[in-house]
Order: sequence, then structure tokens, then C-alpha cells
Amino acid sequence: MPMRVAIVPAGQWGTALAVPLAENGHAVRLWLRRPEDVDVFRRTRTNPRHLPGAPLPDGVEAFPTPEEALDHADLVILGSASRGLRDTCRAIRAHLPPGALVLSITKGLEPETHLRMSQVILDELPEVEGRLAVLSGPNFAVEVARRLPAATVVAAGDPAVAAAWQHAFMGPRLRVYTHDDVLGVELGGALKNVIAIGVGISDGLGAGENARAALITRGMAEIGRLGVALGASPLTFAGLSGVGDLVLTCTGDLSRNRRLGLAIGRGEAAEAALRTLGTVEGVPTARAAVQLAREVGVEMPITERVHAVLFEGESPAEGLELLMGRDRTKESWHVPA
Ligand SMILES: NC(=O)c1ccc[n+]([C@@H]2O[C@H](COP(=O)([O-])OP(=O)(O)OC[C@H]3O[C@@H](n4cnc5c(N)ncnc54)[C@H](O)[C@@H]3O)[C@@H](O)[C@H]2O)c1
Ligand SMILES: O=P(O)(O)OC[C@H](O)CO
Repeated sequence: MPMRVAIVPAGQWGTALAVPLAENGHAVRLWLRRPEDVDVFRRTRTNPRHLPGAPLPDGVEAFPTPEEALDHADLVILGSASRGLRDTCRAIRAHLPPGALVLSITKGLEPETHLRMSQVILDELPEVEGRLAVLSGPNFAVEVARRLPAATVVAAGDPAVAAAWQHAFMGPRLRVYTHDDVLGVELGGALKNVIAIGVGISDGLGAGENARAALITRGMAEIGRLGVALGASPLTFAGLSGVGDLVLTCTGDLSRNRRLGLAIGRGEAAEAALRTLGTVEGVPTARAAVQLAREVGVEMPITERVHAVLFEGESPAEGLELLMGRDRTKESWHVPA
């Protein structure tokens, strides 16, 4: 059954997700935060600020206010970067249709609180409890917008909620798997961005492909270690939202996190790279992840080094040396009792 879907706000990822939704016959309304972007959209049917060169299908409309975008919405997608998610929740609260299903597509941890994105949403919008799902997986927006084949995961506490989103998105170019481990799916999507910065740094230094594979694999181990300590199922990290997204982000040159790392590893200034790249979620997430890991007593050596390079002036070469010089250990996801 065709539904009304609001994407509030629509950045690169939210705009790309309008494509499979509209192609499934849903009426999609984007909230574009700058009114001039709405004018451009109405003239060109593109959102060039966030997703240049991707014409959107009939059935997608753009609006300058959340109120208009949310009018009679059955399904609501929160598409903000993590730094704006709280403000987004506050901006939509008064206009959220009662009973609408809500989906988080944001990958990150809040630096000050260490909360996952679904926890931030429930903090601001407790009334959506039971109606909230999260989407995460190995998905570059530009490829989804170009209708290249992809797979992703929707997780929710209530299987009927996950199934409703699966039904809304699933089509010949996008496979959607449901999951019940919201915690594991969100942590995989958030923490892989920090490891991708680390792999980019290593590649930028010219450390080689052996180093890249080692960082990805040991990165998965430390993500899994923290995830399990926090209550996630270990097998979630073997799935699309875990190793799938980690591999994509660490190896795909479309990744902004990987590209930030590459720039740092080559000796370029992180600030300049960040200005060009825009949203790089691994940066705020590195702060939260390091504090969270220390709180629960879990070792995350790669995340620690990325954090030190980003925030403590450690050089990429020093970081790599410190990782290679760690005490001998066995290969495991050992979680202290
Ligand atoms: N782009 C991708 O390929 C992709 C794929 C999967 C997941 N994601 C995730 O989707 C999320 C959004 O990424 P994106 O690529 O769409 O980023 P983007 O930079 O293109 O868009 C970010 C959106 O957040 C809004 N925003 C930023 N600061 C805000 C604030 N303070 N208050 C309210 N809104 C604010 C912007 O207006 C914009 O609409 C990220 O968490 C990212 O990890 C992105
Ligand atoms: O461009 P990035 O690094 O934010 O990665 C985008 C997606 O998260 C990949 O799944």
C-alpha cells in the first residue's frame, strides 16, 4: 500500500533513500533546511548541495519546513548527521503525526553522553518508543541513488516495525534484512567509522595491504568486544551492519571517514580535509567510543590511537608504532569478567 514518507532533514543519505521509496510507489517528502535548496529542487528535481547529479523520481517533493514535510506522514525518517539529531527531534516534536513509525539512519555516538542515536531519539521523543527502528549497513548513498544493488539491515524491538520498513524499502535494487539486535546494529554502524579513519591513516602512510587487513580484522574484534560487553549479540557483528559495513567503509574510496584518514596519513591538515568532506561521523564517535570503552573496561587499541591522532597531537607514524609495539596476546574478543 502506498504510504506517505517524510525524510527530516534530507542530507545525502536521506535523499538517496527517497529513490527506492519513491520507486516502490510511496509519496516522499523531503525537508531541506535551506529554503534556496527547495527552489533548486523544484526547478531541477535534484538536491545538489547533498547529492549532486542524482535526479529524483516523480513522487519525491521538497519542503522548507519540517511541518510541511511531516504532514500526514505514516513513516518518518530522521536523516540528520549525529551532531544535529537532538535539534532535529526538537524541531519535529510538535509536528510528528501520532502513530507514525520512526526510523533512524544516523550512524554515531553522542560525544557528551555516549548515547546511541536511537537513545538520543528516545531521550527527546519518548512517545516513539515501540515505533522506532534503525537502519544500518554497507551503503554508500551515491550508489543507492544510482540504483546499484545493495543490502542493508533494519532493526527494531518489535518485529512488526522492522517488517514494515523492510516492506517499504525492499525492491529489485535494495535487499533489506530485519534484525532484533538494535544495540549491535547501531554499534557496528557507529564504531566502524573510527576504524575506517584508522585504516585511511595507515593507507595514507603507505603501510601496505597487510596492515589494512590486520586493522580491519582487529578493528572488528574491538568493536565486537565493546558491543558484547554492552549486551549486543556477537553474531550481529558478523552481519551486514558489522563486518559488511566495516569492510565497505575501510576500503571504499567513497567513504568520508576513510578519506579523512587518508588525508591525515599523507600529512595534510585534518581541519582542511574536514571542511571539504562535511559529515565525518568517526570524529565525534571516536571521543564517545574511547570514554565508553574505558568506562566498561574494554580495550580498543585502534580506536584509542585514532582518538590520539585526532585529538591529542599524536602523529600517524607514532600511532602505528604504538599499535605494533603492544604486548603479545592471543587472538580473541576476550571480554573481562
Ligand atoms: N552518505 C552516505 O553514504 C551514508 C550512508 C549510510 C549512512 N549515512 C549516515 O547518515 C547520516 C547523515 O549523513 P549524510 O551523508 O546524509 O550527511 P550530510 O552531511 O549529507 O547531511 C547531514 C544532514 O544533517 C543536517 N544537519 C547537520 N547539522 C545539523 C544541525 N545542527 N541541526 C539539524 N540538522 C543538521 C544537514 O542539514 C543535513 O540535512 C550520518 O550519520 C551518516 O553516517 C550516510
Ligand atoms: O562516507 P562515510 O564514511 O560516512 O560512510 C558512508 C556509509 O556509512 C557507508 O556504509
